[in-house]
Amino acid sequence: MVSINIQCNSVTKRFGATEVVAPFSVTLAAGQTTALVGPSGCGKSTILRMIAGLEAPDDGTITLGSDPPKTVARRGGLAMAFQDPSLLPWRSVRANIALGAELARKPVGDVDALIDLVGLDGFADHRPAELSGGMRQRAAIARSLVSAPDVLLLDEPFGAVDAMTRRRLNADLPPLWRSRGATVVLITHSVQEAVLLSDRVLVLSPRPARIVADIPIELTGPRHADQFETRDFLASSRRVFAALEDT
Ligand SMILES: Nc1ncnc2c1ncn2[C@@H]1O[C@H](COP(=O)(O)OP(=O)(O)OP(=O)(O)O)[C@@H](O)[C@H]1O
Repeated sequence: MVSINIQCNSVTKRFGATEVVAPFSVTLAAGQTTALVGPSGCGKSTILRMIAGLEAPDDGTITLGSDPPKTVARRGGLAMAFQDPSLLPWRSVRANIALGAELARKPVGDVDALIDLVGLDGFADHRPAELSGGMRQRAAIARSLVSAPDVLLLDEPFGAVDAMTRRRLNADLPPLWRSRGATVVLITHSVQEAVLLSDRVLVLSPRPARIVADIPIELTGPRHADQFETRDFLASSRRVFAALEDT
């Protein structure tokens, strides 16, 4: 796999009379994890959907490496896990996860290892309707990882996951996507999670979204909940909170 960067050049988006994204320009470095935080409704998901090629900007361009998002998606280089996981109801958990690789036309690797990683062991043959919301979300996370994408887009992927599982996924998943060199964009409403998981946090203004703070996160030691009390972690969190309060 190759590490590719994400470039947004003066991207704008409006829905009818509502301006959702103001001219938005940023380059997200290859192999880095960037968190987008900002007030509800400010346009975070819209930005992510444009990076995914699911929504076209009104103006400006988005490139992943040197290609438009749709090209990268077509060659299987891009995967997403969204708030509302769309699993196929007639397929088992295992088959839904494998679909991530099938759609990307990549070899279906060790699906069972991913099922274990997201804590769904014992549920591989269940259908989505037999799972809780948090379990469906975890299946969607596994599906997004199975194709080993170059670009991984996560929109509140842990929102419905219980606190202990979320803590474990927060510890176990980033080493996996980092080791693969994936460029990750993560939306989260948790400042703690943004700081813990990311190399960089972008704080966005209320709609229309523009960047009000660009905060590099430099933590020493493993990214684990043990970090929550460290001085570096608290200093970074305070910077993010302060920027949010100013929006
Ligand atoms: N397809 C659409 N048609 C019309 N309006 C839309 C559409 N998608 C988003 N919007 C509007 O754009 C604005 C930004 O929505 P978006 O989902 O990007 O915000 P967000 O920052 O991700 O919000 P949240 O944090 O609450 O998930 C909202 O006012 C929303 O109503």
